[in-house]
Amino acid sequence: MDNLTEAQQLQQQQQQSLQIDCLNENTNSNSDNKNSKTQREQERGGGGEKDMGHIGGNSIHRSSSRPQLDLSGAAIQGNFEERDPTILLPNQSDDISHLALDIGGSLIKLVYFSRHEDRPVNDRIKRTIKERLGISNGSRRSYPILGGRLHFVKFETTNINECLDFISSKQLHCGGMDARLWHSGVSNENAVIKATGGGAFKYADLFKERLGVSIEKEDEMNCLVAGANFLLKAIRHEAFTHMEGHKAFVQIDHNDLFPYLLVNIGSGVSMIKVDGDGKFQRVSGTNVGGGTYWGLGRLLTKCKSFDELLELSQRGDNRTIDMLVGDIYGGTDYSKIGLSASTIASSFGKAISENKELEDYRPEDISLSLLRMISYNIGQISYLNALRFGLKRIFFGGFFIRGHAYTMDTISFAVQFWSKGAAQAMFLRHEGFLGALGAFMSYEKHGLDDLMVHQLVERFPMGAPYIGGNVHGPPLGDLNEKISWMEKFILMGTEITAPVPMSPPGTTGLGGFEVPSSKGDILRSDASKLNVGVLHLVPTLEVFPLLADPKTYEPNTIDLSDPGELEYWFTVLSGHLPDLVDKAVASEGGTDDAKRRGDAFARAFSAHLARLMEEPAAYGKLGLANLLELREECLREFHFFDAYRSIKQRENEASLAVLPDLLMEIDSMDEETRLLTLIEGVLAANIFDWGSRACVDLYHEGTIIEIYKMSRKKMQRPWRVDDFDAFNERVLGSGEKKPCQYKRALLFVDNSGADIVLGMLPLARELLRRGTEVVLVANSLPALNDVTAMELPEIVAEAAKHCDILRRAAEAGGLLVDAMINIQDGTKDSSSSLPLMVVENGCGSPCIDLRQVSSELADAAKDADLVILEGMGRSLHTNFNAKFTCDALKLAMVKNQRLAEKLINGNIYDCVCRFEPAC
Ligand SMILES: Nc1ncnc2c1ncn2[C@@H]1O[C@H](COP(=O)(O)OP(=O)(O)O)[C@@H](O)[C@H]1O
Ligand SMILES: CC(C)(COP(=O)(O)O)[C@@H](O)C(=O)NCCC(=O)O
Ligand SMILES: [Mn+2]
Repeated sequence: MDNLTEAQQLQQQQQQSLQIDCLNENTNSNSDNKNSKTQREQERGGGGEKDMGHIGGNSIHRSSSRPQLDLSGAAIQGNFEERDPTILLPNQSDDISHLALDIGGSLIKLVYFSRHEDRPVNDRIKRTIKERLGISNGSRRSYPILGGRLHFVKFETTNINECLDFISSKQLHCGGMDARLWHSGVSNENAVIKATGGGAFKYADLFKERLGVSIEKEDEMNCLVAGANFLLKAIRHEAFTHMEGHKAFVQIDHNDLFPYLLVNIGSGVSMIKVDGDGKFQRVSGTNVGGGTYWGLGRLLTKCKSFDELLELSQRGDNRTIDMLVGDIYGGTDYSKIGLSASTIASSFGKAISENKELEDYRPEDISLSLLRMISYNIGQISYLNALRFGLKRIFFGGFFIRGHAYTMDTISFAVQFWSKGAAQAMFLRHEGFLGALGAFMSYEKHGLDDLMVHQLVERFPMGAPYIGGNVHGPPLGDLNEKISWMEKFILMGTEITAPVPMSPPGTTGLGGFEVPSSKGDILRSDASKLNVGVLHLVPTLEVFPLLADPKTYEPNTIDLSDPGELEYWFTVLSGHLPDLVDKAVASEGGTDDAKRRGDAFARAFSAHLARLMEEPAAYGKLGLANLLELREECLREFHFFDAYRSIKQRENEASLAVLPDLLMEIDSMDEETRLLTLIEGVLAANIFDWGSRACVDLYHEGTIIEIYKMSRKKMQRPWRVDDFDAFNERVLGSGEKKPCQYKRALLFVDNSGADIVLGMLPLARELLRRGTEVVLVANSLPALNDVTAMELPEIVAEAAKHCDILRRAAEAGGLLVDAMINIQDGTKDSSSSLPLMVVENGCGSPCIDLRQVSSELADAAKDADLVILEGMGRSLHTNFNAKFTCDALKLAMVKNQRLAEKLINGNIYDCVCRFEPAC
């Protein structure tokens, strides 16, 4: 590091020239016309500006949810004179989407699937890496399921025309048929839609008339069971308990799911004993259900909507209308049989003894009395049926529940009370969509029932309030509509952005018979009800094979169900927002369009944060990793595909310029000093993190190289967590102990710039030199300033210009283009060098959930005996407690004071070097 002054000069020159480049970019972007810009965005598909010969970038799909048609080779079939001739699409190989419906007495539930097109990958690089990893084409997995997304929408049955318009506007009815029969005029003689519920019979003709499609009817009970079984097996945080205002997710063991009682509370109620897939019996039901509450409630209160009725109940006091035990017993308990004075003896019972008319009762009180009457009754009958068949678990579905805390508490109380705690009530996040999902599963060809939990990723795009709730206005077709929608919400006021508290903990109070003590006087409207997201089906995702115990693995170190933690991280992420928006807008040339998208992004992300503050479990179990990923997803939703692009480029160049000096310095050291210097270098360079407030403030105080130098200087051992000696002994041996010759190391890399170039690459080089194959594992999609798998080959190629070890390894790993041509020609023998490879990890977040990684990474892991996780996101926020079946090294600088205090009892900028030998 002696030549730093020279290097600094070089860096300054580079920064100057970069500034000029940026100016040019701005000018160009400004002069772009809007259409060509949009087209460019689509072509770019979320990646960097130029294709750097990436090997991946495909496990996460970025296309919009619109069905993609392959129109190449399209030809008119038959008579050209016809008004709507059939168009043949010979290259449209698969169905483009599916749609299934559950048309109930009250609501129409719609589940539809949209395929995302598979973008072509750089096959050549991918093939070489696969050869290197020993994956022959013969042993390639076959994925029976198509990648795509499942969307959930509901409409009121009385508004069936809105539903038909929705289907028609999205062309959903065209997907379920053979695409060869697709008509230009969208008339679908042979198209069939699967549907269940009574409306499948009642409205079949209307569907034929309006959409030209036939309804194929599926048995309702069959569908409910298929939907529930699918959800309980495939979705990680589907089921939860809800007691006294407290929601807790339940981890269902797939091998111990059956038997259970399924209670579907729709207009009426069905109780089904489920013994297995397709094995069930409808054992009971009751006609006192959701329709009763809504119907009677409407008559008695004159409410205009179900939500209004439910909202009223939150301000009600049922004691004015219900006859309580105390009313009969002169204010005392009937303790002999265990009834307290506040127990409801007779719902609506007071109405008989008083000389009052309907108008004399508050609608609020009527609504609450009715809600409690019906919920207790259902809870009680459910328990009796569970008892009849010896069932311990009862799952409640149907839209009567509507995610309403008080309803769930009441049902739970009834089950708990009557079973004396022996049976448990559980609820489902996709409560009302069981039947529709089941109908969807009945399409034979998509093989959805084979899906495993790790192949599903649930996302909550801002389309979700509209997708998960009632449809207000026309469908949000494109980005522009989505942005206007965000803008409208702000104009309309607080509906989505402001947290509206639902019933707080302790809703049912003592014994579940008290008045709900809800603070919030408005029920969150369906339009902002985001707890059903879009399910992304990604068949290529796998569980990381080196996890010691995937069943108990929990990626998050920080659990945000702790209100203190949630508030802290909420404040941190809100604080980052203005700066992030600036970066994002600048990355898109600072155009007016980018500014508008930036605003919409900020609103959308703030709305998510507000929603989660209000109800942390709304999107399933919430950890810090989910919040950080949500931010990245939200950026992508508003078409910011790489907000830190220019920062990354600038830092890569500056770091590459000083790499030769660093390598020279390292090479002059003896083995032991070298290893320590390299680990120190990784920790020091991890300071380049644009996701940390403290670090970003630091960057105002010096150039990258100055900060890097300062950071290295401050490296004082022992680090706060310091297992270096153990690692050193493992690698170099000591006394009796022989050095360990690792066969293959997986290096989970973090940031661009100094972090990768001056930290991780030199470490990789040392491992190669010591006879270890190295696989650099990087993000599939950009997140903050993290380096991506797509960007790495070019960085490695640049570094390889200065280093023979890296060059030969990169050639052997197929990372250098000329070398690949040689390998393919068979003219070059690269077997003399161990390969340096790059694989994508399957994610686009600063953290990593090792239950869902790319199939390439899973393949690469099979022969690996060392895992190195680098950075705060990958080794502290997530995986700090993860155990592996091979040796693991976790390296990070802690760039947040609170985390340092909590996790390692230390301070900001302390370092973690945790070595965990194979377990
Ligand atoms: N927006 C809504 N409009 C009407 N009913 C609703 C609404 N949200 C929840 N509900 C409740 O959900 C019940 C319908 O539940 P659902 O599972 O869809 O059954 P069904 O298939 O019989 O329509 C209604 O009777 C009512 O109690
Ligand atoms: C987003 C990050 C996890 C990235 O850290 P990295 O993995 O790059 O070390 C980290 O910067 C972070 O937790 N930031 C938020 C906390 C803060 O600003 O202090
Ligand atoms: Mn990072």
